Amino acid sequence: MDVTIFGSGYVGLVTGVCLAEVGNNVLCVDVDPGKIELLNSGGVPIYEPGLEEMIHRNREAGRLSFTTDAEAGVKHGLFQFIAVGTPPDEDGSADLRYVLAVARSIAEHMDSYRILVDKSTVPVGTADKVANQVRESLSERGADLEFDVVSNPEFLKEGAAIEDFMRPDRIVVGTDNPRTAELLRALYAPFNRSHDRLMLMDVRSAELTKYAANAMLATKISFMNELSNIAEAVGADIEKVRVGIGSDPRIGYQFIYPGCGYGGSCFPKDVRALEQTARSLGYEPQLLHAVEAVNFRQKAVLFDKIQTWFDGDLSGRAFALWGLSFKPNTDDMREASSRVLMEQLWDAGASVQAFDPVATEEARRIYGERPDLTLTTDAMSAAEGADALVILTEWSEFRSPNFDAIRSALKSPVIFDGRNIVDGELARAVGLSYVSIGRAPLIPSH
Ligand SMILES: NC(=O)c1ccc[n+]([C@@H]2O[C@H](COP(=O)([O-])OP(=O)(O)OC[C@H]3O[C@@H](n4cnc5c(N)ncnc54)[C@H](O)[C@@H]3O)[C@@H](O)[C@H]2O)c1
Ligand SMILES: O=c1ccn([C@@H]2O[C@H](COP(=O)(O)OP(=O)(O)O[C@H]3O[C@H](CO)[C@@H](O)[C@H](O)[C@H]3O)[C@@H](O)[C@H]2O)c(=O)[nH]1
Repeated sequence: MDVTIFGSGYVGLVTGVCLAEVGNNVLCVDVDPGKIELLNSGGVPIYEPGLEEMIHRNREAGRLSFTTDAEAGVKHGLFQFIAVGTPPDEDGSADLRYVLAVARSIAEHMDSYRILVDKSTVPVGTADKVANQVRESLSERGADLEFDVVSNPEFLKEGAAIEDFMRPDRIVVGTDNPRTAELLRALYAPFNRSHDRLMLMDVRSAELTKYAANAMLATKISFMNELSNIAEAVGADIEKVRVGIGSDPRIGYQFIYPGCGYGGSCFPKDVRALEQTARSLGYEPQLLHAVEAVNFRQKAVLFDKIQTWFDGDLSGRAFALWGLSFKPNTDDMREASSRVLMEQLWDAGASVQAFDPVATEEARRIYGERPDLTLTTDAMSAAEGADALVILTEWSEFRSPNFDAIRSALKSPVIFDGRNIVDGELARAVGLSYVSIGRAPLIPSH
């Protein structure tokens, strides 16, 4: 089938390449000429495991191409996927300008029936706005053409995006038109083999399902972070509590890891957008507001611990940071906890020596060259001469570090573990103090 994808970011690229992988003929359109140039020359603008090889393979096979030409995109596909950003507006609501710009482009260039498939995360009611936009632009050019707007939210996780798309838990399709539903079912058939995972529903329910999923996951994390602070206050160990509650299948082990807050391009913005939707309809979303507030506070927890440890005297000190991306296996630093901590440390007059397996280039792009930021090419170089080591991202390669080497590299022997991923007892055994989330610090006895 011929498919066009508007937006070549995390969602658009992954959707495009995965649809090409199963034999579709995919054209990806983006307004960013630099991105398209890079993709056309064999480069990939984001880090996502497996993506580069798959893009290469499908380009070679002639099933995947990239363009800035919106008209060519509209002419190409029966399916017109919208996978552009929906960043937060000033009040936290989703900014729909990119989505509506794509709708306008499609209406300006279409010459026969098209299915607009919305993959961007958008507030309830957006499909109606998209349809109105298309109708308006069609009538401006005096065209009377049939089209449908489908809500098909995406649930992939960065770092595991290809796997999530190829083997989805569910494929949510929101449409009231049975013919369109069947076309979507056919498009998704290769991803829907072992049992039927395609959930057909009305458009509004599909749109809300996406926000509900993210808000639920964010709630689990904020709940655990709230409990971690209570655990510390009462002298309990949050990791034991986590295992204790996770063993109840009604609660489950997933997404109950305490830490230094959730980041990324989705949870923070989607919780805020859902809050705004509720408020705009006169409903005060107390729980969602608390989820967001707890996360905001949690992102400052490491700084508070560091300040307490050094008696408020951080000026002139250097801190080693391991992990800059908001989660492992991605170079994405949007709303990353590392950014909050770095900025707090800089404000306090400290400097940062940071290492991340893939996000250092992204950090350089965001912060540029500055004297109080050194980006290193390996983890131990970041620790060299630092006053403390702070772990911010749960990258696997940070889980079993060489504690002796850390002990020798650091000026003062202390690790702050913002993800509770290293064995504090092993750290203590070599003379390192170990401060983590939701547990009492471990301090060497000698
Ligand atoms: N990143 C994720 O893990 C993820 C997962 C599920 C859903 N989502 C949602 O999917 C949407 C896209 O997210 P993303 O992370 O891929 O964004 P992104 O910022 O990585 O990519 C968006 C792309 O759209 C392009 N674009 C903007 N206007 C355009 C236009 N008129 N025509 C063509 N291209 C245009 C931009 O240049 C950019 O390359 C958002 O609504 C997001 O909430 C994201
Ligand atoms: O128990 C946990 C699990 C995650 N996190 C943090 O939560 C954030 C988000 O993690 P994750 O959900 O794995 O990453 P995303 O790529 O942002 O994926 C989320 O957001 C996407 C965009 O909407 C959705 O498609 C996915 O289903 C949803 O998991 C990261 O900072 C993690 O460190 C925790 O603190 N504790």
